[in-house]
Amino acid sequence: MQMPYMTSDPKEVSGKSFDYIVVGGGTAGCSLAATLSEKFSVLVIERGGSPYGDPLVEERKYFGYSLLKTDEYSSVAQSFISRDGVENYRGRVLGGSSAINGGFYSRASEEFVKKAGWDKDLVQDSYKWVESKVVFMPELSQWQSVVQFGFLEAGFYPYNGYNLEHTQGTKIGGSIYDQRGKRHTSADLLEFGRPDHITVLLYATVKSVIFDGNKTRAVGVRFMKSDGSSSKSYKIHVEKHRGEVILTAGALGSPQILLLSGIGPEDHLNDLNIPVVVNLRDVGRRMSDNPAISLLVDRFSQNRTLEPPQVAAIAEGYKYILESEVLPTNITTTRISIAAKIAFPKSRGRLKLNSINPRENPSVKFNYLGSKEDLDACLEMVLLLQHVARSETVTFYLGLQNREKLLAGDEELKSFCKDNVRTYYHYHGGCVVGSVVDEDYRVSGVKRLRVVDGSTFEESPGTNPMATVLMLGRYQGIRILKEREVEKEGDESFLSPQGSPQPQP
Ligand SMILES: Cc1cc2nc3c(=O)[nH]c(=O)nc-3n(C[C@H](O)[C@H](O)[C@H](O)COP(=O)(O)OP(=O)(O)OC[C@H]3O[C@@H](n4cnc5c(N)ncnc54)[C@H](O)[C@@H]3O)c2cc1C
Repeated sequence: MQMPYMTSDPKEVSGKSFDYIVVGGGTAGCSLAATLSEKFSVLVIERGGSPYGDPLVEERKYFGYSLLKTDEYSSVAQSFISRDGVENYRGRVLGGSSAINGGFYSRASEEFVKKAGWDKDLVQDSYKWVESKVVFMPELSQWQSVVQFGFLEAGFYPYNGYNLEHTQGTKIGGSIYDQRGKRHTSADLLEFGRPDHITVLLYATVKSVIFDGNKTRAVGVRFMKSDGSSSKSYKIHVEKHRGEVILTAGALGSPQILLLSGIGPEDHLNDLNIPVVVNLRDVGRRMSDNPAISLLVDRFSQNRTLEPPQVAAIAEGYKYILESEVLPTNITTTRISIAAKIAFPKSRGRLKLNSINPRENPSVKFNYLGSKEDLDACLEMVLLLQHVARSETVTFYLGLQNREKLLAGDEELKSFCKDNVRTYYHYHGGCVVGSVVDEDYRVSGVKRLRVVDGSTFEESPGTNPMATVLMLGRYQGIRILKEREVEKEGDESFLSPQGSPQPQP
């Protein structure tokens, strides 16, 4: 297997044109680029560097370290605090958030696939393609076995064993860490396309999309060096006849780039003096994140082996997902958390630009627990979490004799939820299908521009989203290849081999 050509020198790509420019070499971006490369030339532009050789990304023994120390413009994890006051992260490296996440892999339910209107068989094939390359059966650690029994004791039945499907009960999920503890990010998928058709430009931050003179068609992108060492702007174009720009910059990055390009609500663009290309009200709207509660179940900081989640409990009706991790609190200490998220929250928020600097985080508010349904769901979720934390298996293993008082009354639970709400990092939306992009993931009102990533989800797939985002890159890539086949056949049936028109039926 061969990795594609990678460079951080803009001069190496300037003046060239590509069939596809994929903006953001993240979870969806790499599987999409690998797929398109089977037939076409692809440039991936990624604001971060390579994940290869970085122990914080690659080694399970350092799981969570990349979130401990972040900086504004260069760390592989970029932190942000939503306007709700909740701390959150986004990947800034080839592989995107699959390079900093928990690596837990679980497919979406059949209902979710049906609701999305996707072709069931192609979804299955796309999941399998991803799984054959970067998904592994984890070897359960001692703690994960304990918490698995805790879930069962708390009533999360049936036991489904190792299972990639999203089914009610307790299961062991897939992992992008292999048995030797090495993480396989989405960047590994680039090897499985045609690496000789892919160029990866690293440390390049896209500022905006370039349009043709009539502002009806995307023709390329403007970017700058990510280190901010110069304000010089570079341009790169897509192939003239059929080339496309595809944004895969994630739930914060893709709406941000559309807004910076003049596609978004007119009033917001006017506030920042950005010339309006398409007045598209929903860009940055319908942002959502799954409210989560995390209980630290060991009494004191310890120095355990770090553990990403391997086991999940999925509540009746798919309402909540529970998982557990051993997290670093600093370089030498750990805590064990058992956490749960509301799978389908009702509250929605909004993303806006803070400035016209593409290196800066946009501002986002998710309105966690803003709706009554979400707050009520949180009360039930905390009760479930307490059952697990107080199960015989968990308390015995952790040597907890003096059980703490149960939180029970509605008021007590409500304030606990409000004070302790946090994230599972599964935020999504901002370029939702049916409002910003159509069913083919094309941006409304302009040609040759698509968005394919977590920003297109109105709802996260209930379970952990990475599997479905990886699948989506492959799925949409295959659909685009098929579209191009049909276009080509159309051209050929109209033109004879010499290029003269064929008689029409
Ligand atoms: C800490 C954490 C833990 C998580 N744990 C899990 C888990 O265990 N299981 C699970 O299923 N999900 C998990 N998730 C969620 C999951 O990882 C994300 O939902 C998913 O990876 C998002 O994929 P994406 O393609 O939409 O965006 P990303 O993977 O974030 O990709 C976006 C890419 O675009 C690049 N980019 C952004 N802006 C620009 C720009 N202007 N120019 C150039 N490049 C740009 C970024 O650097 C990034 O590489 C976790 C997420 C986080 C943050």
